[in-house]
Amino acid sequence: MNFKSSYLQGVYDGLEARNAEQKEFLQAVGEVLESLEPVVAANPKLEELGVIERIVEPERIIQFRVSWVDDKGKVQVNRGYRVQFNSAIGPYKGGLRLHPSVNLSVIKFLGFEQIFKNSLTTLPIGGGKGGSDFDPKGKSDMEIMRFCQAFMTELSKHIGADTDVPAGDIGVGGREIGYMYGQYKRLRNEFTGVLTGKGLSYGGSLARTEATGYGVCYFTQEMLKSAKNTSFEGKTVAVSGAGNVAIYAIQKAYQLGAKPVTCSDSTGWIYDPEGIDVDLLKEVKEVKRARLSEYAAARPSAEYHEKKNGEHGVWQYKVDIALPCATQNELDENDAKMLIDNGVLAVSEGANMPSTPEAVAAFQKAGVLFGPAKAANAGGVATSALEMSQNSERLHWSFEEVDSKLKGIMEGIFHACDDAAKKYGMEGNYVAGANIAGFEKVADAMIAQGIA
Ligand SMILES: NC(=O)C1=CN([C@@H]2O[C@H](COP(=O)(O)OP(=O)(O)OC[C@H]3O[C@@H](n4cnc5c(N)ncnc54)[C@H](OP(=O)(O)O)[C@@H]3O)[C@@H](O)[C@H]2O)C=CC1
Ligand SMILES: N=C(CCC(=O)O)C(=O)O
Repeated sequence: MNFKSSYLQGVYDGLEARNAEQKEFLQAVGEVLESLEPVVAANPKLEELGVIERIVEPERIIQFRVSWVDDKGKVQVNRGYRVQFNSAIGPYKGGLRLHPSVNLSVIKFLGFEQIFKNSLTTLPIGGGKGGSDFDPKGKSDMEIMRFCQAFMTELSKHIGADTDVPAGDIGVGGREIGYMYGQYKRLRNEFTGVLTGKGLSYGGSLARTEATGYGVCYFTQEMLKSAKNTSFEGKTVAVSGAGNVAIYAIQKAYQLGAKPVTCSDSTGWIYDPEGIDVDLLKEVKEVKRARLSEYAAARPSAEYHEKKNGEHGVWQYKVDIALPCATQNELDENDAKMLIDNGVLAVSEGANMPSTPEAVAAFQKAGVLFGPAKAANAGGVATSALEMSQNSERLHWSFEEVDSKLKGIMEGIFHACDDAAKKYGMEGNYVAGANIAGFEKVADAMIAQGIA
């Protein structure tokens, strides 16, 4: 990475030297620091008070062994993490990811992104993330439970409703949150809002399940309206992923008058020219926890394709809007060029860091509306914060009340990004706008709280 500012160059080079193997983390930091060039130039205090070198270093990293016994009686060992990145504006807040690809670099990139995402929501939540290299695929409910209990036995020593509030992410849904909550309560003998994404019978919030996917669409709708005076109505949409974010992005896209025609999992993808049958997708993915091939078997209009390296997958089709909702770096420069050549109008990131830097540059160069993850997918954590509010006041809001707040937050996030980009002469660059708008509140708090 090359910066105009010698200060930023020094900070980044030092970080790279200390974390050379953490490619995902360095990718996330590089994008943010690139956006902050004009902010650092205009605010010498940031260098004087070492704000940048402090914000790129986690306040705390917890790594721990997770031992559990599988259904065959065999002892299994996994690695657990919680990165408590930044608490300047609130308790650490961020998901838990269970996936074999989890390592410190992935958790640090997710935690770093979470700082600015959470700031953009305007709610009092800091940035954190955790998880484990445990693979939930093919595990029985009882194995999932035993892993979650073992994982929370350690994690419970480090979290709390006013300290650190985990939630779901890849591989962590309502089932896993429930098992973790039960273990936490057993160990700490307290009933609090220490986790979000809880079940409705024990403090969960209506609309949290839908929130991330709905929020991506609310953000995109506001971006389309403000920048192009258009909307989802009548548009064709490509979605990647087939999990929590993807399913509810598809559902909301339909509600806004669009036709989603693709989804994907780690085995393959679906192209359904008649539009994805979202109820069937929920049955296959949420109930049966099966592969997408089962969707195609039950849907004559659908094509199922095994995932092969180098293929464009869901990005090869002529669509107006693309919503990557699977995982990091899933959409590369070649995929971006395919979408651009097919006339894509807008891309919004439901997943965390799903587009490679080269793909982002290609979209921006081609004038495609681009909604970055930390802004577009903030609906999940925003609604988690609304769950925390409900827990604090021991009340339960209606779906409509939560959904209305969510829509307002997402529209507000778009305008914060738009305004910040314009303020620094980068109109239409919502990547820069999101990074700047998210950073400024956290930096103000860090300066006010002294060198800590
Ligand atoms: N849940 C939330 O509240 C939020 C999630 N996000 C982000 O959204 C994305 C999806 O998360 P979520 O929907 O919650 O997770 P889920 O576990 O519910 O779904 C993940 C989906 O992505 C697919 N996937 C995961 N890893 C890969 C991979 N390496 N290659 C191809 N496909 C993959 C999964 O397929 P398979 O089942 O085959 O593994 C599955 O279809 C992640 O980037 C997450 O960080 C962002 C904001 C909030
Ligand atoms: N996985 C999430 C949701 C985190 C949360 O709800 O605390 C994310 O924002 O990436």
